[in-house]
Amino acid sequence: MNAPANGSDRVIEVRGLRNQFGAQVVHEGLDLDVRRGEIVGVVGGSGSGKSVLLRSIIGLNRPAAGSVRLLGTDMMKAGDEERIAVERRCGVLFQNGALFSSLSVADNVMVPMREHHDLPLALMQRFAALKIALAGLPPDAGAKFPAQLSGGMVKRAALARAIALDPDILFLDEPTAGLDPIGAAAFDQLILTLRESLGLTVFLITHDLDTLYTICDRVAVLSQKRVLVADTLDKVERCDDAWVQEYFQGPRGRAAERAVSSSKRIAAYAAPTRN
Ligand SMILES: Nc1ncnc2c1ncn2[C@@H]1O[C@H](COP(=O)(O)OP(=O)(O)OP(=O)(O)O)[C@@H](O)[C@H]1O
Repeated sequence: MNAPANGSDRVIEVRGLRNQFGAQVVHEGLDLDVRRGEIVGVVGGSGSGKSVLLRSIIGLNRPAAGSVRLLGTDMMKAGDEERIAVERRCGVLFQNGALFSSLSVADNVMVPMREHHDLPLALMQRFAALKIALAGLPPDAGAKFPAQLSGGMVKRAALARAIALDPDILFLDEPTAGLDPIGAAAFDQLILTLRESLGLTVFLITHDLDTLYTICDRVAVLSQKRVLVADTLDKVERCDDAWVQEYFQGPRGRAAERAVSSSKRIAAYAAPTRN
């Protein structure tokens, strides 16, 4: 059961979603709300339908039934113009980055600008440089090609492209997969910083327990073809479901929780006291 959300602050509303491929039903009666400004982590076993859910929300997969409202627009009923206007307000970072290998990082970042706006090249180059800096890459990264980048830099370049049009909602599919723990922690912090500085709402699919404990306001668990629970971590952890218990109470879940609560204690201890 989802925690209730105030109607006006919902930026993603999924109702009664059904997805089916041949005889395989992936989602059945799936509901999910995401509120403006929050970071929602979507978890679930492999093949539970996390990526299909993301693709259904952003319009890359047409569901068999149900509705998706994005930023107040019913995406199944909207005309092309309205749908494209909403899509322009969404940035997506796909699992492997999905950069165009024949384009430099700066040109990759300019792809959405060329697609949706008619801007002079020099202005697009300035915007691209700004997004590349916001994604935490050095200025010389703009001239490089994807094959010349490390895994962490590819993620950051893809993030720079995802925020190219100043989106309201950022969709991330396993952003820290394949990164070393230090790179993953830095990427988590980058997402938090971008949420604060750009006022983003973040929908993120992850298997990374550290990411869940460090940056997510709420966690949605996909199981049995629907969202089993979508709530704060302390409530999700108490959900009486075998998969949830194994995931959060297993050795990796407990280690992630311990690591985050001890770093929060250290931060609180180190924080200057206010008079
Ligand atoms: N286009 C498609 N055609 C047929 N089956 C598909 C298609 N897309 C996804 N599926 C199937 O839907 C199910 C859910 O896939 P999905 O990629 O959403 O899982 P996931 O939860 O993201 O998994 P993982 O954590 O392993 O990435 C899988 O069984 C997958 O094979």
